[in-house]
Amino acid sequence: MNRLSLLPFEPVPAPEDGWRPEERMLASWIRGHGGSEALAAVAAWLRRAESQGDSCLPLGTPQRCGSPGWDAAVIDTLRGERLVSDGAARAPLVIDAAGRCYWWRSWRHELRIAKVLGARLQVPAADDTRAALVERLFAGSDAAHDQAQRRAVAAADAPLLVLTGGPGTGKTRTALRLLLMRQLLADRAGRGEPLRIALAAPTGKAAHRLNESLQQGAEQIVALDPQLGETCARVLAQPARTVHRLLGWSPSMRRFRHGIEERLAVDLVLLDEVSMLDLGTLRAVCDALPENAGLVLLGDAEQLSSVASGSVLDDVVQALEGRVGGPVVRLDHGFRSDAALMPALGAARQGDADGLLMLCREEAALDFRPLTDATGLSARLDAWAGQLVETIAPLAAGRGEPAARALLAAWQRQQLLCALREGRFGAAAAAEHIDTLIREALGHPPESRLWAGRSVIVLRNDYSRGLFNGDLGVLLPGDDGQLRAWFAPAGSDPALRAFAPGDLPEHASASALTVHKAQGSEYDRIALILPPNPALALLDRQLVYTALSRARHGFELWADEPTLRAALARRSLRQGGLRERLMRA
Ligand SMILES: Nc1ncnc2c1ncn2[C@@H]1O[C@H](COP(=O)(O)OP(=O)(O)OP(=O)(O)O)[C@@H](O)[C@H]1O
Repeated sequence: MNRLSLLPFEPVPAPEDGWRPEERMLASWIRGHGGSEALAAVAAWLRRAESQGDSCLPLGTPQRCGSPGWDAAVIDTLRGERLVSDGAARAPLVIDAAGRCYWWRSWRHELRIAKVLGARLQVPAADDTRAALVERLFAGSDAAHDQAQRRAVAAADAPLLVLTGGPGTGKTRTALRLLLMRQLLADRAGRGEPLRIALAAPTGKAAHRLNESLQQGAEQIVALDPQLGETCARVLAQPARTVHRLLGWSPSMRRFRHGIEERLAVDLVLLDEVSMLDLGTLRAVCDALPENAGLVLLGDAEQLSSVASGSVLDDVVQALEGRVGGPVVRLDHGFRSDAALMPALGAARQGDADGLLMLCREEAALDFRPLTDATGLSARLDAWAGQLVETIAPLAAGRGEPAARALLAAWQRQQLLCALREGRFGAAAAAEHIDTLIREALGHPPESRLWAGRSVIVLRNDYSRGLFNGDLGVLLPGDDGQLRAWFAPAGSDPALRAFAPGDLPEHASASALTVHKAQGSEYDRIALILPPNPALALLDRQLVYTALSRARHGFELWADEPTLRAALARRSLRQGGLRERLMRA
């Protein structure tokens, strides 16, 4: 951006909290390049909308970011400006026929994704051999509830498949069978060589979990049908990676090595946890995907969308679910024996506050704990920390790997989640509160950050050490008495990984996490804090659903009833045109 041409910018009306520096800078740039004051205001609002996850700004009506909505005549005048196009020619801003304003890049992301996915909508015809293979792959399956899974596997060689479902509905189990089916179909067609399959997920932690689940699933299926051993080894030859790794992200050049010019050498890409993927990254996958390669998307479309812009899985599912012979398969039966939270997940998904509150009264696994102010929060945090001390204290005196393993497991038993990171009800303050109490109880000096028993979360990928954003670890001395940070095993080595605390990439306390940060992890029991403010737009049903979906056995809601009702009534839809473009595909 050319800083020399920045001009002062004071559009009216401004948001209540005033323009942020980056919004002001974009607006000034527009002014400096000959754009009108009105266009500068649109650019500033578009930046604000993007920071809330939208990929565009609909101009005709007021938006949740606070933008006012402009008259049709004003929008027409904006269309005529030199910095604006209708998308046919390159320009900094695009206003499409529906009056949505985009930055050129986001516009191209949507177009490209819609084109690549839209070209993959044919579904293969059923035949008897397929049916026999499906039967073989589903030996030992719970036949009363696996119809949707079978349907997905029968269509394994479709150019596009989208598997969506809540926790424990069998997405990974089905994905393994889908890979096997695809390989068996290729063998039947006389391919001879193994398929080149790339497995990836948005975060290192999610990739690690995918590997573990697929390996476990392979062991189970081979135990029943040993002849599948070789096929399993072939389809799982390459372990799952982060999407960035798969595409060859270069941090120094800030671009991917693979793209339209240098596509991936693969026959199939399977992406897990796609709800966490942002628009730009899915576009990068679409660019790098060879024309004849298949694409399988797995995830829970009801979960919170990526922290960056776009809600790609939700858009794809909403646009293509229900299309006859379409690529979306929804799995809705919870298979885990501890599926006690499934009805609550259903209530959260549908925004049914009465239903959820009733379940909280009736189900032992669910609890509603009224939370109306900071004093109430403090008391709750004291009690929560007290429970943690009981579990952690006996383990924090240990040393070496077995003790660290037990400590890691102990921290998985209960996890506090917060809607916000900052503020009195945010994760940072709650973690500080809890850590202070545990530290005191364990007899560590105040202010110490390096104490045995502490749980930490990694905030930045460190490829050289194999530590990734979201990885959870604990601090405990090794056999030599030196404090170490211990993390779950990676790859085929079953040992925990130990690092000197000073070698860790950026990290923070994990005693309380935001719901976003907890995505991809599961805990026995979860408590979710909703700040008592029904007007807070960030509190929505996807947030409550996502927090609930991270709990295996128990869930506590710390909230006041009006806030919970308001949150469940809100289904935040991110603004974008991908859904509509896919519906037309
Ligand atoms: N058809 C089936 N028959 C028997 N058990 C099944 C079936 N489908 C899934 N399961 C079992 O349910 C459990 C959850 O399956 P899986 O891990 O594949 O679900 P998931 O949707 O990937 O879960 P998450 O999103 O939590 O990772 C596993 O123990 C799996 O073996």
